[in-house]
Amino acid sequence: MDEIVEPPFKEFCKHLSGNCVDEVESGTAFQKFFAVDELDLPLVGLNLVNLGPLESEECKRQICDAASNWGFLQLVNQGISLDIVSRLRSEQVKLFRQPFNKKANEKLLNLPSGSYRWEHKLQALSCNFHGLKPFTYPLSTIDEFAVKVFEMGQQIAQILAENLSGKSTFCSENCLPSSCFLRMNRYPPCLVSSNVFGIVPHIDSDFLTILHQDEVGRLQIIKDGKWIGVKLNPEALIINIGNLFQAWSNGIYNSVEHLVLNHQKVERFSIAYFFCSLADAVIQSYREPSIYRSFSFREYQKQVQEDAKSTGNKVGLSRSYR
Ligand SMILES: O=C(O)CCC(=O)C(=O)O
Ligand SMILES: [Fe+2]
Repeated sequence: MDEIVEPPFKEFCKHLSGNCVDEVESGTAFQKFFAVDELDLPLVGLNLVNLGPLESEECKRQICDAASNWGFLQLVNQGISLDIVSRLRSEQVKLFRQPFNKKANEKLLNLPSGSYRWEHKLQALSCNFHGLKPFTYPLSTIDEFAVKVFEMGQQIAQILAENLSGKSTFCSENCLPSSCFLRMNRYPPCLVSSNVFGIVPHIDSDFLTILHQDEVGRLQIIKDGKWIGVKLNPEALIINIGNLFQAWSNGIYNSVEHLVLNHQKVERFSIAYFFCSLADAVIQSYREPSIYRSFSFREYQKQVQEDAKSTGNKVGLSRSYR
């Protein structure tokens, strides 16, 4: 890869070729992460909710079943045109492909040293959940996309919440455009191996994540205790349940571990929208007795960061929240 474009990644690759890759290629430590099977996520057409009552009920049932049994689903006909997604994607590609030094010198990269994470927050947040200072870069399609994706997140959250508790105002009162954020990812090719994590196994800490991945794919999730590859559907948006919804639903909806493997030859792009509650919203199971103790999203984020520092992983809800 062009040295000018990727200096921090190049450093990281050096380390990989000396250490982890040997282990990866020896097929032992990491073997379990490399899925052999590819499956389609449950596919739902969201337009069905606007048809007759039977279609609408069936559509909602499919969404709720997928949230319980998979923690993941894919939505088509969701009211976000492929045109908006592809316009945002081309802006993303253009922005990320600028030479590294230009991005760094123009202070587009607002990063702790050694980090290659470059995050775009839509709104100035009162709380910086990821310990990185948010910065904004004006992409003309972002607001258009964000308005639509937020509405869709709210609609899905409503369907999932009402399935459990009847009318619920929790998400409409506590998940606002200003508490959500968008992250655009670029996974550069990793020349040394195709068995390298682009993003390590993790569980999202939000209510819902709405993801669009490009045609490179390589997203994997845990299904029935096994890693499986997610079959590509470029027309679909992928939805997954985060820890907050798992806690709110008292474990009925599942937040599921997932990862991305880098490609050895081609770069990969994705756009992820994190549908979150306000930092001080108290996440409490919709019913008693609850499996998890109640907590604020702020408190939870702090715990996630501490766990990540001390264990190298996001420990999720399992340890101190029961
Ligand atoms: O890039 C992807 O496809 C997945 C990203 C992801 O899982 C995340 O940002 O939490
Ligand atoms: Fe994720």
